Amino acid sequence: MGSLADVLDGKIEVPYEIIPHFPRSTVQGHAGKLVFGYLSGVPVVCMKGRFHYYEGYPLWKCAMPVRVMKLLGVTHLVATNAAGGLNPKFEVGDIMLVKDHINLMGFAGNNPLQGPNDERFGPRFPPMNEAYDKTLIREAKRIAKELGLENIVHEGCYTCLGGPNFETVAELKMLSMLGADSVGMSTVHEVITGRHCDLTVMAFSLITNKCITAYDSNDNPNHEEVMDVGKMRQDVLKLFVQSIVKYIKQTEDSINP
Ligand SMILES: O=P(O)(O)O[C@@H]1C[C@H](O)[C@@H](CO)O1
Ligand code: HPA
Repeated sequence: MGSLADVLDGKIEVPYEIIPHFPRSTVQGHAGKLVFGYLSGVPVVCMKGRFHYYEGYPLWKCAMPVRVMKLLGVTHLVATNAAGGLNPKFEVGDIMLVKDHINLMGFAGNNPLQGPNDERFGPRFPPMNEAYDKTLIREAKRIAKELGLENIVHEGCYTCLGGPNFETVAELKMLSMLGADSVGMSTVHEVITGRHCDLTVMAFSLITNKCITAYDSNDNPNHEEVMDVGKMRQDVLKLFVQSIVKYIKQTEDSINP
């Protein structure tokens, strides 16, 4: 049992508090450590706890760990999130491979790349139409099939709101019309920052609850349910990520033997 970070070989845990200028995790269930180690022989770094706009950090600071990873030599970013399922076909516990996102906070002029551009990381105006690596999406679907997960793995568009409140019915109806399939409060700022510095990116949502789009529903989304579903699916997610990381390593080795 345990999260992916807990099962790394040769694990070294670095609490966020001892990393200069690093933000601190404030969310229940987010431990606040960078964990270095090997996953099936592949060197990786995991974040045990991520940063969200609703914690009070500006978006650039929320995404700062991605730049730290780039400087450490990381080449691929696999971002995972808990999200509400807006697509009615999605069930709680399903996985949605992110094929695109809607940067709603960006629409309002809030972007992690705002301010002077640091050319050492990337260009002023990075493209975002191919943010999510198509080969990784294709291979993740193949892996899902191999693992017998094809019925629970879908593809769709993620959108991130600032939070911390969950959405109103009217907001969800609007997001559905805009083409969003899952709704959360993270990932987009990390993906934008990762693509800016040329990381290869894939992301997926664990659907932890169904978005409530009917006024006559008596259900309420809540963080406890989000964490419970995360724990319930922990083993499947670990296996899925492990297989994806193995695939990435094999292709990298075949390109640079
Ligand atoms: O995976 P993330 O951190 O996006 O998790 C979602 C958004 C909020 O942090 C939390 C709400 O329950 O879950
Ligand atoms: N909305 C926003 N963020 C979320 C949700 C949701 O329904 N579930 C988990 N994170």
